[in-house]
Amino acid sequence: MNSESAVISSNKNPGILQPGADELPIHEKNTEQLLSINRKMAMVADKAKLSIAIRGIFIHTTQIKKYYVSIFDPERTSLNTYLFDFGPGFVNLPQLETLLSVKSLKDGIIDRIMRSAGPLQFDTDRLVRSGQAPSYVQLWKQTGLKKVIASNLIYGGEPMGIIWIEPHLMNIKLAEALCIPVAAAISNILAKQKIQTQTQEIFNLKQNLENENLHPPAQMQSMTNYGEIVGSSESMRAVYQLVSKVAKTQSTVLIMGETGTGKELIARAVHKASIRKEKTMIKINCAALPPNLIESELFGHERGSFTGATERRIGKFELANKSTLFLDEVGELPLELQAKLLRALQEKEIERVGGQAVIKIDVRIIAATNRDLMLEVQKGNFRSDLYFRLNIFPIVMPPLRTRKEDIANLANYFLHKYAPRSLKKLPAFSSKVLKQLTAYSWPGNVRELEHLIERSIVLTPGAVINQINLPGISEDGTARGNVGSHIKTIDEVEREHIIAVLKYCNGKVAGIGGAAEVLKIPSTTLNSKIRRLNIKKEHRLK
Ligand SMILES: Nc1ncnc2c1ncn2[C@@H]1O[C@H](COP(=O)(O)OP(=O)(O)OP(=O)(O)O)[C@@H](O)[C@H]1O
Repeated sequence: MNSESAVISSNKNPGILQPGADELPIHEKNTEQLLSINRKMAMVADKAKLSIAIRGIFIHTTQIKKYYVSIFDPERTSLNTYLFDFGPGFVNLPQLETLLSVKSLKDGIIDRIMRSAGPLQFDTDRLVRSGQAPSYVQLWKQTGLKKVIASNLIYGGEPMGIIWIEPHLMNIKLAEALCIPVAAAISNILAKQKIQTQTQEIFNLKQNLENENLHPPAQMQSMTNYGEIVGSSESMRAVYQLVSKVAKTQSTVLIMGETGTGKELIARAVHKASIRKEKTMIKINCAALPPNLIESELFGHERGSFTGATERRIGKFELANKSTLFLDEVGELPLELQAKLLRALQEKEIERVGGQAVIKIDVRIIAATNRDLMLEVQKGNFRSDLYFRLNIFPIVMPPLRTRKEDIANLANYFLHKYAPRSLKKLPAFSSKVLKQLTAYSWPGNVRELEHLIERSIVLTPGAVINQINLPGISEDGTARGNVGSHIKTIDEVEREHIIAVLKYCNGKVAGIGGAAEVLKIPSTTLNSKIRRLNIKKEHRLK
C-alpha cells in the first residue's frame, strides 16, 4: 500500500489523511532508535541544545528535513512558534517564526489536533485547494512542505503545544513516539527558564532593597530608618544625616533645641544605629532630681555612705557600661556635679559615693539641653571645659514653626497613634483644621501637637475633626496677632465656647439636643448671652 492510497478525504475535513494506511510496523530498529532518542533528549538542557538534538535525530535517524514546534500561551488562546528548522534555505527567514504562529485555535486544524488522541497527517495541496487553509498552511506550500504530521505535545497530562513534522519516510506511530521525549525536554527547558527568571527577579528585588537601604529616599528614611521619627523637611533631613554620620562612631553627641522638638527621640535613634544598640540606652534627667541625689544616681553609692543609704546602689554610669548614657537636660546640672561629670568623662572611670574603688567604665555619652549652653557658660552657670567636652558633635533640633511642611504628617501620625487607643474609628482632619495647625507657632513644638491631637480625638464625636482650639488662631486658620502675647478675657473664652457648642448643635439653641441643654443653662440665659456677646446667626452654623 503506498502513501497516496492512505489519503482518505471527506468534504468535512478536506486534506486530512486518516492514519493507518501508510504505517509500517514498529520493528526492532525503531525501538533502538527510540531508546537512543530518549537518551539524547534526557541530556538536553536548553533550547539551542534541543534544536541540535532534534536536528540530529530527525535528519540522521528519520531523514526528516523540516519540522517546527509551537507552544500554547499561558491562557491557551494562541500558539507561538518555539522552534523551527526548515533546512539551510530558510535559516535567514526569521519572519517564518511569526508567520507560523497561530492566533485563532478554532481554524479546523488546531482544534482537530487538540481533540485527537494521536497524530494527524495533513496534505498541504488538498487543504489549499479546499479554500479553507489558514495562512500558515499557505506557508507550508511556499516552503515545500507537501505533507505534515501534527502531534500534540503533552506533558504531565497537560497539552503544551504541537509539533509539526514533514513525514519523510516516517510512519505516524514513530512520530507519536518521538513526541513524548520532545515534550519532556521542552517542558524541562521551560521550567528551568521559569526558575531562572524567578531567581533573577528575587536577585533584582534583593539588590533594590540593598540599594534602598544604602540610599533611602528622604521620606522613607524619616519614616523607617529612624523608626517613629516623622518629618521629611529639609531641616529634619539634615538632622538624619548627622545622626547617620555620628551613630557608628564613639563620639559624644550634644543635642540642642527647644522643648518638645524630639531631642530624646534623636538620642534614641543615635543609640539604635550604633554598635551599642544591643544594650539598653540608660537615661538620666538631670533636672528631675535634687542635687544631693543626682550624684548617687549618676555614680551609685556604697551602703551607709549617707543617711538613708541602706543598700549599695549601682549608678547610671555603671548601668550604662558598654552602652549609651543619655544625660537629659544636662544644662540643669549643679556646678559641683559638673566637675565630677567632667572627671568621669575625661578619666573614663568613676567612684561610687562613699566608696574607695575606682571603677572603669566604657560609656558613650549623649547629652541634651534646651538651654543656650554657651550663654550659660558666659553667665558662669556652666563650666566651659565641660561644655567643650560635650559639644564634640552638636545636633540642633529645628523648632516645629520653622518646618511647617512636617505638621500635617505629624498630625496624621499622632491620629493613627491615638485613635485606636480610644477605641475610635480613625477620624480625619478637616482642611480648615489642617490650615489652623499649620498657622499656629507651636511654642511647645511636637509635644504640644501630640497632646493636642490626643485631646481632639477624645473630644471629637464624629468622623471628622473640624474643631480645634489653638491660642491666637482664628477660625479661618490665620494667625491672630502675636501668639502668646494676647491673654483672652472671660467673655472671649465664653463666646468661643458658645459658638463651638452652637455649631455642634447645628445652630439649635433651645429644646432637646439644643445648645442650652448641652451647656446645662436655661435657653433664655443662653439667648441673652448670645445677644450680649454679639454671636450672629452665621457664627452658629458649621
Ligand atoms: N519628629 C517626631 N516624630 C514623631 N514624634 C515626635 C517627633 N518629635 C517629637 N516627637 C514626640 O514628641 C514628644 C516630645 O519629644 P522628646 O521628648 O523627644 O522631645 P525633647 O526635645 O526631648 O523634649 P524636652 O526638651 O522637653 O525633654 C515625644 O512624645 C516624642 O515622641
